[in-house]
Amino acid sequence: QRGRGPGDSRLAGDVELEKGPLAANEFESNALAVLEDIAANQAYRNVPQHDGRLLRIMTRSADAKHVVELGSSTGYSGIWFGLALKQTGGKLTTYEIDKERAAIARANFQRAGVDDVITLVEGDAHEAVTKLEGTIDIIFLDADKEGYVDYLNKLLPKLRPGGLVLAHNINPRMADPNYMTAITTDPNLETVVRGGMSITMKKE
Ligand SMILES: C[S@@+](CC[C@H](N)C(=O)[O-])C[C@H]1O[C@@H](n2cnc3c(N)ncnc32)[C@H](O)[C@@H]1O
Repeated sequence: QRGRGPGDSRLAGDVELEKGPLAANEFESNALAVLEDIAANQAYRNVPQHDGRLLRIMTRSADAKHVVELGSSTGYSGIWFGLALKQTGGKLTTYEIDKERAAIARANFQRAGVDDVITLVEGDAHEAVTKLEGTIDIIFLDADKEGYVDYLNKLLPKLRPGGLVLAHNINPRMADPNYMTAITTDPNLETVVRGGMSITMKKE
């Protein structure tokens, strides 16, 4: 029963079974230390560690070549994507409207050693994403919650078949009902919600 109950969307009991990430080499050890430092000293609405690890797992196992993130903040989730993309040979395009956080994120990508696979675009992502070219493997929505539908409409046509749209803060208090309708009523989308994150696959 630990950590579980009606309305508990965090699946805390499952998270309790996890152990911390293990570094397989010096590069990973350095990146994990940067992630810890961000969580301790530069936190701004970053995803919890277990979500960051899940993003990495999905990116690597999908062999993703292009991930698009809305909302870089201080670069925490971006580094988790970066760890996977270093191995897939892919890249991350991440968007941040706040100048200060964008600068912190860029510095963090550099000290984690993943800056070569990440492009941070500063400004309003609603406008900027329309300029994106090429196919996307994974979209991660973690910026303005009321903007999720607009991001979905603009980016879904660029998502490859089998690609994923992941959205953060999907819980009864924060989820935009219009976004929930969009991802649960389209027969070409398969969606589950787990631990506050929606996972949507584009079928064709
Ligand atoms: C929840 S935080 C992102 C956390 C980040 N994904 C992480 O886990 O490290 C949301 C970020 O989205 C940014 N944001 C909000 N509206 C935006 C917009 N229209 N365009 C770009 N960024 C935006 C905010 O400034 C904020 O830093």
